[in-house]
Amino acid sequence: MPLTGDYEPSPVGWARTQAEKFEASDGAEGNDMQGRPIIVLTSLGAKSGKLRKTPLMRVEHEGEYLAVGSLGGAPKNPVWVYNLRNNPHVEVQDRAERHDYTARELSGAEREVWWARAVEAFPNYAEYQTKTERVIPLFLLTRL
Ligand SMILES: C[C@H](OP(=O)(O)OC[C@@H](O)[C@@H](O)[C@@H](O)Cn1c2nc(=O)[nH]c(=O)c-2cc2ccc(O)cc21)C(=O)N[C@@H](CCC(=O)N[C@@H](CCC(=O)O)C(=O)O)C(=O)O
Repeated sequence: MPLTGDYEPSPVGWARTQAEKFEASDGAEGNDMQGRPIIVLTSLGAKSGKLRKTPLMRVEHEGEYLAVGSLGGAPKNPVWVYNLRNNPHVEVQDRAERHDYTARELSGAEREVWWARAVEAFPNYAEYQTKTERVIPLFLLTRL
């Protein structure tokens, strides 16, 4: 059952443009960051109830995806992290495929396995973690 609500574009222009281009072209355009593939995550605003669309690096393994709250190593989590903590029902678009997933925040050994997959998919993540005291939140997205 897809998420319903009014779409609220991101105030960050480049991310908004990439999400909208990716969605409008069924993933044919705007589908990479530094040559690495992206996905677009749709989440429900924890306060606004609006639909938020967030491009993220594509970290996928056997049909599951990882949402990495890196925000370039900024001191604070990206806001979408709080959306997922509030409502784990999300949508993921990967190229032309769009499905419903449930998000589960990872910890411990499971988190370490997925962190290694994330760094393999996008090596910048390792550098981002060295730039911040916060532990970058990881959410495993499993198909509903
Ligand atoms: C700018 C802010 O966005 P954010 O949710 O903090 O997310 C910041 C970034 O993570 C986001 O721009 C990502 O798309 C950036 N980004 C990546 N960000 C990452 O964290 N990880 C990635 O792997 C990543 C890859 C990536 C690839 C391409 C690209 O174009 C961008 C990429 C935003 O949208 N703020 C809104 C509010 C958003 C929101 O969800 N509000 C909630 C409130 C939630 C609450 O406060 O509880 C609501 O609507 O209720 C606003 O200020 O009005």
